[in-house]
Amino acid sequence: MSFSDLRSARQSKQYRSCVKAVASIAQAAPPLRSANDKSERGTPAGTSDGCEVVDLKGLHQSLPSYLKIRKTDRAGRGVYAKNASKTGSVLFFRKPHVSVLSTSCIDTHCSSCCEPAPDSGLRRCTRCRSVWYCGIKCQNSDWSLHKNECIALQRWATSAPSPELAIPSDAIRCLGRILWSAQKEGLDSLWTREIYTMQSHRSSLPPSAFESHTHLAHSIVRYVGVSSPTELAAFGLSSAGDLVDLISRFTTNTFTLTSPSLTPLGVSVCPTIALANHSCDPNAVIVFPRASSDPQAQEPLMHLVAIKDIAPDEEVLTAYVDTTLPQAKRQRELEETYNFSCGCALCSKKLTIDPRASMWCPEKCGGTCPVPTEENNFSRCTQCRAVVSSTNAVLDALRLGQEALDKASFLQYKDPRRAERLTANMIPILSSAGLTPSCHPLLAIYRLRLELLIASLSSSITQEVLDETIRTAAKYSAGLTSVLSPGHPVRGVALAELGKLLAVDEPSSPATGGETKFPPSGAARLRLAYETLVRARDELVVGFGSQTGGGLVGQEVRETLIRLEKELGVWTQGIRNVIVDTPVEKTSQ
Ligand SMILES: C[S@@+](CC[C@H](N)C(=O)[O-])C[C@H]1O[C@@H](n2cnc3c(N)ncnc32)[C@H](O)[C@@H]1O
Repeated sequence: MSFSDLRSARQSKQYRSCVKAVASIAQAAPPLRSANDKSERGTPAGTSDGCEVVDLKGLHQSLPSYLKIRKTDRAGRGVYAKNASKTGSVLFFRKPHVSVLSTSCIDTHCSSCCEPAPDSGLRRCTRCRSVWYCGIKCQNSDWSLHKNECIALQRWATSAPSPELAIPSDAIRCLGRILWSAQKEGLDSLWTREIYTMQSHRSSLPPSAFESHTHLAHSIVRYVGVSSPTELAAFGLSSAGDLVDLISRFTTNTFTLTSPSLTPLGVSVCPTIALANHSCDPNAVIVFPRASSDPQAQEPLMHLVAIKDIAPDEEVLTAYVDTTLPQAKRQRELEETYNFSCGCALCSKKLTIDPRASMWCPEKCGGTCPVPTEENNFSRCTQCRAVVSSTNAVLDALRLGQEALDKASFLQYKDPRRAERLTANMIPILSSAGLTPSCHPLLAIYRLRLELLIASLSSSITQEVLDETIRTAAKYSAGLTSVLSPGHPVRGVALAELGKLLAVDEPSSPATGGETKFPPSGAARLRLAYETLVRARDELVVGFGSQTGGGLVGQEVRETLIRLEKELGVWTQGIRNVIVDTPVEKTSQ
């Protein structure tokens, strides 16, 4: 397999948005209103098992009959299963109300279907010269919305202080599209009412968020060309406060739009799927598999997929934050962005050890210990009870690791070489401090290093760098296995990445390094690629849904497996031929 085959499955792109990406299966959701606030929500229609069944008043009509909405005091409305659902089943899919590309993807992807540029290239809107389409069909279907946006983009570019600021952020463009769509659909339409059922946190915004929301409100007013508060009425907003309310609904209910391999591409708003509440150990995920066989399918389609068996009456829960992070970091993000303190099974369980914050036993018995913290620096192996004596050194390594991660993430696209050096230097420091591959920040550094190495492989591919990339992918995948449940799409994509790297043609035949060498070479490498891709395929059909065959990545993995089967066959056949063709020499005894 050539390296370009690998690249096609993952477009590395910078993504910066006001909405936080959540290990790519992201939701940005919660309310600025208390969970008990009944305004702008369905009315409780009955009570069952401490949950109120919510009368949706005709809203969320697209919700399938096997799902229902209930409300609890703790978390407000949530999505519940009426029937049992099997692991890997697609619970629900729909086209989001609005999807918008991030500024860094705007000239590489179609602004209508959000697909990457076709081989023939993208065509640019000749008026605003800011958005691109994969063809005339997408351009025409987007025109009813883009016609307002086009004028707004031209106006924005004219007054931009520098060319880099000529296109407004994805948040501003997305909110613009919401306002124009509400006008187009009708201010009392189902579409608009669903937008306004999304939870708002306006009444409890902390001062920092209030400031950023107000700033965003000013930008939106400028973008849509409103010159007085009364003009907001055309969008169904009676005051500037209503606009802040809408911004709050947006920031707490917006999903990250991702590629089929989970690369963040922009933002999506889907009020029905936004009704799902959060768990750090979710039983469902939100993905964009892009594997519909229906040519009429209107991508991007958002899918809610069960990654565990779900029993009747069980709540369908997704993760709003990166669940590879340790509890304290998850809690901070949930409180800051979503306004609640998580009491999910993973957060309330008294774990003897969390693999996200673990180190190997100092006596190397094979057991693990919790990493020391500033609050509690006593740690011992959960298996042999050996005490960690190097706590200060571990604490220093953790601090340095976090600093290096922050700096390298910042430099990833500005100065990738420096970022690459930073990660290369940091990994041995964290490993020799004893951190396990699943421990934060080591796992995140493996991820970042892998992205940097894959990007560098596209310019020149040497055996040394390819092997180093494979080793990093293997460590990353091993770390994920300890923290994410089987079938989690992030695990599936990481395994697919590792398998595809192993299947890349080796640039040279390296000197053999003994039986234990990793990665192996030749046929052993191809066999390992095959086994890894079989595991990837099995995980992908869960994480992206069995109905979609594991999404586009699952389909690509299956195609690679077929090619590998042939290559391995040729290899085995070749060896057989060599054995048959080689005359056996008689050796004298
Ligand atoms: C996207 S909304 C989910 C739907 C929301 N419950 C509603 O009624 O519209 C996210 C908000 O739901 C609440 N929420 C979600 N998961 C929660 C949880 N595990 N515990 C407490 N509140 C939660 C929080 O208020 C959060 O800001």
